[in-house]
Amino acid sequence: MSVAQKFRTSFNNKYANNILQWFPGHMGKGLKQMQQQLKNVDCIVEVHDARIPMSGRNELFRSTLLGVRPHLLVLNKCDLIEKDMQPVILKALTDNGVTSDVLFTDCRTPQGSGVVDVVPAIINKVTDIYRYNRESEKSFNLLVIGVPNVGKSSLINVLRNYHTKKKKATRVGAVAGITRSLLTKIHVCYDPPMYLLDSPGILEPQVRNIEAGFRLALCASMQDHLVGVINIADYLLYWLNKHGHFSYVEKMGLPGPSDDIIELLTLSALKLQKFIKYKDMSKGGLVVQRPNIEAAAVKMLKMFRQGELGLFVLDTDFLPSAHNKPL
Ligand SMILES: Nc1nc2c(ncn2[C@@H]2O[C@H](COP(=O)(O)OP(=O)(O)OP(=O)(O)O)[C@@H](O)[C@H]2O)c(=O)[nH]1
Repeated sequence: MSVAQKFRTSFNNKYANNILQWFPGHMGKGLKQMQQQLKNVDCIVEVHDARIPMSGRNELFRSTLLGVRPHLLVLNKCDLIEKDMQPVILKALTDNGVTSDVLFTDCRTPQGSGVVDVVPAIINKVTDIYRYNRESEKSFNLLVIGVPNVGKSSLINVLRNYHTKKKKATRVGAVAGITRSLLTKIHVCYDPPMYLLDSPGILEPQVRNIEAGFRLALCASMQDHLVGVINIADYLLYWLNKHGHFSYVEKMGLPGPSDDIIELLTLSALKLQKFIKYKDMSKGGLVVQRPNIEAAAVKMLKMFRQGELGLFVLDTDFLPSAHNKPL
């Protein structure tokens, strides 16, 4: 396929400024609860989405929670990125002075990749440290933090299942914001005794840049209706075109690449035979139909989120230039 076509080189969207201020009340309350729990915590396990190793990581955590206790960064959903990107991400995080304590996990399956390494990595971090007021305690408490929908509850459930053979302890959902408050301790390992505290996903009150905000939305860390499925699909289209990934053309049943989201979704809706009926008052209330572009946008986002459009790290700007391939 020819890629000589001209595509946008920057992303502008009229809703861009609305996207960045989602901070429901339960998030502020959750952060306070976490700070109060810190004295009982031996290690902080920060879960984030491997597709966005930098975007959306909550700076508030750094100033309020991290630094006080040992910290492990778990980049979950690694099944949605190419395996050979893991060392590249790790090097970029290390070189940028973010952290070198990183594990990649896939929590979709009961014994998904990387899950078995989590407890040994934590033991390694907590056994030789001074535990402040917890020196006499035999058990370890771990606080799991992260932005919404990155798989915190899923990680707790697979760890618990793997190390204690007990079933699900905490709710999992495809929509951001399932966990609402700090839950009671969940036993995830017998030897040594280890407990995890689940926490609500917490976004920064103001995401620092538009692209980071849209990447969070694309990875479903914000609820779709707050940003709008067409706006999120528009960002996805911009990103795919910019990086020369055109699998969407065939998957969406299009004649060729496009940089116009409305045109793309209209063609796709026609192909899918998805229509919305409505009364047209300019035609005396006649019932007419139009292509259901929202349904086409939902389909496009679903394909991306399931890895059907390809396995991508969205934070290309953070990776070394060899992995950042704009046209
Ligand atoms: N592909 C993939 N999906 C995952 C993985 N882990 C979790 N998920 C899915 O991601 C969605 C969110 O998972 P949760 O465990 O509820 O995420 P959370 O961070 O606890 O979410 P909040 O409670 O909203 O903060 C669910 O649809 C999970 O099935 C993974 O490793 N790979």
